[in-house]
Amino acid sequence: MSETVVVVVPDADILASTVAARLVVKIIDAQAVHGTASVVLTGGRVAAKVLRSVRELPAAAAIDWSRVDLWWGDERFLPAGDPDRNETQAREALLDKLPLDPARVHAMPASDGPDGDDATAAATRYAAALAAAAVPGSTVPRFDVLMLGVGEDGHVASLFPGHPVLGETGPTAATFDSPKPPPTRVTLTVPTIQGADEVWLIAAGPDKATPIGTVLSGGDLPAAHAKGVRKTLWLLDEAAAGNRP
Ligand SMILES: O=C1O[C@H](COP(=O)(O)O)[C@@H](O)[C@H](O)[C@H]1O
Repeated sequence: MSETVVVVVPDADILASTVAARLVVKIIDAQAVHGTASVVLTGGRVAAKVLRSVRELPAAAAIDWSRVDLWWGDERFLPAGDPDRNETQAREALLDKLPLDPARVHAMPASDGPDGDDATAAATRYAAALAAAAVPGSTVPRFDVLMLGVGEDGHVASLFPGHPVLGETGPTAATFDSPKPPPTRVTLTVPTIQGADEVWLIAAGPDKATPIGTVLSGGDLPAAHAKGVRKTLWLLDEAAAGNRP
């Protein structure tokens, strides 16, 4: 039985530090159970703050970083190292400071990567990487926690309201004509997100209050489809939670 929990904290800084603390404990617990931990990272402003906060937590020393698999929920389809890539932001915020196993850092392809500027081929390549790590009976790996930011329009990953990518049923998809720049992206799909053990929706600031209020009142925005198998956790600051029922 899946549960939904809404946690509200005073502001964005406290949100980042509490999400970081949860993430560290989640990884430690997953490694205790499975030997490894599998985390899906998100992009956006609050995500970078969370990753920077992980660096400051003494408890992070209890993680064996060489046994953490990192995946991404979506990527802005730009050249490698572009500052707007979610991967670049995560590397600068945290990953470059950790003793990770490079083979376990599963960044989405860049637009100057093996598929060039073919975003559909890049999405297919990422689906193949997911399949290579898949648990039996699935096309994707076990995800202990899948983190998502929430856009002002209620988007999660690169799944935008009213966009055809929302209906994709494969594990990944290319998003074209994104209403938020850049226009071309690669994303996990709704069914893949819904396969994660826990989904955490993380948002801070008053610009997020309207979409979050809509979803928590039963409205149909992309964020409403982001649900974990065991748990869906909304992690909000007071400003983002301002319109919740
Ligand atoms: O473009 C994106 O935006 C969302 C939300 O970003 P934020 O800065 O408003 O928190 C993010 O979750 C997504 O991964 C990213 O590609």
